[in-house]
Amino acid sequence: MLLNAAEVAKHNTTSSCWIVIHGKVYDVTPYLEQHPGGAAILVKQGGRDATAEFRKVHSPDVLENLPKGSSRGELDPAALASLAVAATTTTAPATPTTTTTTPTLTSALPPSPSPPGAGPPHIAHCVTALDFEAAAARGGVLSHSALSYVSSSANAGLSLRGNLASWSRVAFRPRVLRDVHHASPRSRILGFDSPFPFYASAMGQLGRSHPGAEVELVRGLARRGAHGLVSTVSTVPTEEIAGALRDEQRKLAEAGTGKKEDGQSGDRDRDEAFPPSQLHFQLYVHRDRAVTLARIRRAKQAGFRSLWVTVDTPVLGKRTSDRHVQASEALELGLGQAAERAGLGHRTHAPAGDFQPALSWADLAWIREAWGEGPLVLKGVQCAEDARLALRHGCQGVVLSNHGGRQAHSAPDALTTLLEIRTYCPEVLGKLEILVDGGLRDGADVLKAICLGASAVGVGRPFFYALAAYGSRGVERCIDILSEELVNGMRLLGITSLVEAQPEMVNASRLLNEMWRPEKSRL
Ligand code: HEM
Ligand SMILES: Cc1cc2nc3c(=O)[nH]c(=O)nc-3n(C[C@H](O)[C@H](O)[C@H](O)COP(=O)(O)O)c2cc1C
Repeated sequence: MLLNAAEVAKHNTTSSCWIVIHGKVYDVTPYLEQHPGGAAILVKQGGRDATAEFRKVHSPDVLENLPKGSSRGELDPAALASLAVAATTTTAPATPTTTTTTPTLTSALPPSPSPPGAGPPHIAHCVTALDFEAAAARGGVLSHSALSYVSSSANAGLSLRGNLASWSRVAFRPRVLRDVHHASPRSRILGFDSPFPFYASAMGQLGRSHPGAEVELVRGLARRGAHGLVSTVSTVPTEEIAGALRDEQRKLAEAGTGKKEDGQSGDRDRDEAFPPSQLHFQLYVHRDRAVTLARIRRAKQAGFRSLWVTVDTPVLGKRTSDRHVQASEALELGLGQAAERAGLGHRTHAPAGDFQPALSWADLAWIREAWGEGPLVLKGVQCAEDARLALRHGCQGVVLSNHGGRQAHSAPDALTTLLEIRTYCPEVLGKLEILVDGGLRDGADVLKAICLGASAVGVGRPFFYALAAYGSRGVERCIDILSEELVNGMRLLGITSLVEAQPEMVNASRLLNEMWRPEKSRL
């Protein structure tokens, strides 16, 4: 059925809410209370074309969550312009929030001479990974709700603070008088060459960072040969993300690149061709097994190298600042009850099904079977016992991670978990690839994890901010900053290859002192 603009525009309240997405009209009234992003954000789009806002957050697949019979027909194409929605507000709500920004570490980005809304400062001002956060927070680059989404941490923020602080609690023990003229951070991640032992970790909804979303991120990664972990809840369909990598790699091959554009530091290694980027797929296990199997099949067909099952998310953590935003949005629309429910994590109880609270070790068998050949990794392991179980269940790797401090309250940071593994189940080292993530903001710190037995470190938020402020150029610059710090750190530590990074090159006593110890030997 073809609907006209006047008909659609009438449905803009909680009792009748229609929205237009990609030219199709949906009646979302029965879905309002179930929407994990809150009712208010949908009511705001009521009677309008919500395509642009929808695309920032969701891939088209998400529409399958709507109850059957939600479609009301198609919008007369001539009516589209009249239903266009004003861009998301960038102003902060009156409610105080805990949105901004990274605690304990700060950027030294100079104060912006430009007024708010004038865009980020020149990219040259970004000289540490932290600077991207300051750049994206400035000049109206990100909406208030997007800033809240990326900086959000669980509960009172202790896990995120712990992550950020943990890196400073391990010190180096540098060796001197060694020839460190040529240092190479070349490494391998799950059997694939990588120019350096860090990768872009999974982040959902990158459309909230940049209109090009995951495609733009992947272009930046490809130009530096960096690995990336692609989220189940990406904005762009899985196949398009894999296609973007292939396109960019083709362009690089045609241009005869695969090299860094500049050899700023004069390092031989920076001028050499780098290995191609590889993409890995992060899996959220949906309650409906058929949905999960379809996700795995698509990732496999699209050529993703390995499957990383996120296991720290049986339910969504308490994302405090997101709740503030949702409550404010609902209040703006006079939806008092929805606002109160948002504060209590209404969406956590939504039957969206994206997280499977009953996921167990036994499920790894069918996940492995569906994935077939190729590494299977558990993302979100937080103690030595579970690392040992991962090995027993045939996994090739684990990511020691607390989801960037967004899930459990007072969760252990990855370095402490790594020390736990070294202490209580060292037999897994060498059999299980150990990756770590959370709070890494300095490339030199990557070395601490490598010395302690990790093979690579995942980096999250800095890439979201870099993408928001500068698109794929920001991604490249963020990689360059981290790798320059890493190579510099290697030389100052007295090593020229990562094989030389050994436990005795770091002092981790402070973390070891506080590491968990069994009351009786149970491990
Ligand atoms: C009408 C069809 C829609 C459906 C079926 C839908 C479904 C969902 C689902 C399943 C989630 C959970 C996380 C995920 O899977 O990504 C979610 C979260 C969310 N949605 Fe929607 N959504 C719809 C429309 C929209 C629109 C139009 C907007 C924006 C204007 C929006 C904004 C959000 C936000 C902000 C979140 C929360 C993300 C987070 O903080 O984790 N959604 N939605
Ligand atoms: C905005 C954002 C979205 C994220 N989305 C996902 C996701 O979809 N799947 C997942 O397994 N982890 C997700 N994570 C966790 C990251 O993969 C990673 O574990 C974490 O961000 C590392 O911490 P860092 O941001 O301090 O570097 C997300 C993190 C952020 C900040």
